Amino acid sequence: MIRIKCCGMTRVEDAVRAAELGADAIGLIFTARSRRRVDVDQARAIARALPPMVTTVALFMDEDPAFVDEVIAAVQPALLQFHGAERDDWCAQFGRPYLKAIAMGEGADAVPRLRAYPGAAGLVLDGHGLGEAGGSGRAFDWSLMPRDLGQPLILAGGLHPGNVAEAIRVARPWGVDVSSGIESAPGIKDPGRLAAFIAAARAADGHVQGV
Ligand SMILES: O=C(O)c1ccccc1NCC(=O)[C@H](O)[C@H](O)COP(=O)(O)O
Repeated sequence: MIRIKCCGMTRVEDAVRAAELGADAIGLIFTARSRRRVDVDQARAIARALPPMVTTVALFMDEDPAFVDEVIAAVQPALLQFHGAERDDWCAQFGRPYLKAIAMGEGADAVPRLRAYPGAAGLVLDGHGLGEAGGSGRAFDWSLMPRDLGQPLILAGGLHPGNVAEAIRVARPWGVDVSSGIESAPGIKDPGRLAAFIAAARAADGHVQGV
């Protein structure tokens, strides 16, 4: 079954709605490079409001380890996500499962970087360029999604209710990650787009699985 992560949550009500609609994971962004940044208090309020069995993901980009530790202590995220130039051993230092985002904006040239994170619980393949922030709304060539990497691959970048079905059909990802495609403004999730995205992803997954 496809896993759905809704990223860039800044409001308790949006995160709870996403969980009720069937999102598997909620992303909370801590980098100053994001227009969807939350502070520790906001993040803790969102994480505590979520029902059980919905994963809280804390997202960082080239951050000081002390700050990552501070967020872990306060928010208790089940998963970390690193979106910058962090290396695999650096990501592993926190003793928590982590996702590593890979910038796919350079197309096929980006593919070798997918093999540099054997310690990651999964990889987020995102549409932006190397060194750029996520949440760009940019898609990449979904046919570049490898099938034989041996790690869960999460498709991100430019997904929205109108293209997520085709993305799942072409890329066959383990999960999908969406941010701007379900928003009315940065960090503000639109209830209609959120519901439409989750319904479209679930329906497409059913077709791919043949159920
Ligand atoms: O979303 C951000 O503002 C952001 C900023 C800096 C680093 C990462 C960021 N988002 C990471 C995500 O997981 C997004 O969901 C992913 O980039 C997809 O975004 P979108 O293309 O808007 O769906």
